[in-house]
Amino acid sequence: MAVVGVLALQGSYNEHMSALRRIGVKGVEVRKPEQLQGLDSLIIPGGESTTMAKLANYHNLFPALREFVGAGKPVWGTCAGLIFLANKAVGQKLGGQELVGGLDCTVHRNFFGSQLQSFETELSVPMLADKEGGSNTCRGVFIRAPAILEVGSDVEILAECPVPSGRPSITIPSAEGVEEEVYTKDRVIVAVRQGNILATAFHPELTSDCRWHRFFLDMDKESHPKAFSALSLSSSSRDSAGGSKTKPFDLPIFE
Ligand SMILES: NC(=O)CC[C@H](N)C(=O)O
Repeated sequence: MAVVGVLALQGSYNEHMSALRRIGVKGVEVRKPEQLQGLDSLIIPGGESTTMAKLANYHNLFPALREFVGAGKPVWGTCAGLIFLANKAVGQKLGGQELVGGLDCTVHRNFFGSQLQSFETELSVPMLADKEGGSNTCRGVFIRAPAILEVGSDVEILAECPVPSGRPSITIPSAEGVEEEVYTKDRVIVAVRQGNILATAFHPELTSDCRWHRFFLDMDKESHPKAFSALSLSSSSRDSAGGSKTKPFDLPIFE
């Protein structure tokens, strides 16, 4: 059976572990470089990316994480995990932070503002309905969320979100040292895929809709079809995993 790792340094790794359990998959918590060996895919959860980067540095995880991404194994970053995977981040704390990279995009760390500007919204994601069934929308839980300002040509945009009207404008210093608004469009990218990398600015693991997790596992099946032949995602566990039926989403999900 394919083995899915969840980076468990900080943040919402428990919630990803329980989302995996809900669809019949046992996740493996990863805290050390050697624990990446033998994994087929990896989830990097949300949390606080500067703290997570410090912990990853402390455990000397960056080289092994880069190797994992470079090996073409499926990796999914949610929120702070998206920041980790971006090739470039803006809006960072003084001194910046180390990134794993691999995803050809520029991300703004706190695009939507502070913790108080956290919000929930319905996102249109036709790809999710095409691949995993159910409604064309999913619930987007944005907690002090980042967003993607620019993507390279190999990056497929899976979801965009209208920019909330009350969002504080975000500025970064230009080369001349003048603060400049970095984003003026009315929509912003919040979910993308580039080959083996999936990234979402929001938190599917905090909803009962498991379609993002199933989609991620299906990416693994694409790259290791045999490894999944033993994986039993029964139709009943798929149905009870939510998303495809009219059942309302409930929040939050903790186990
Ligand atoms: N919920 C989240 O993961 C928030 C991420 C946060 N904006 C950061 O910089 O790390």
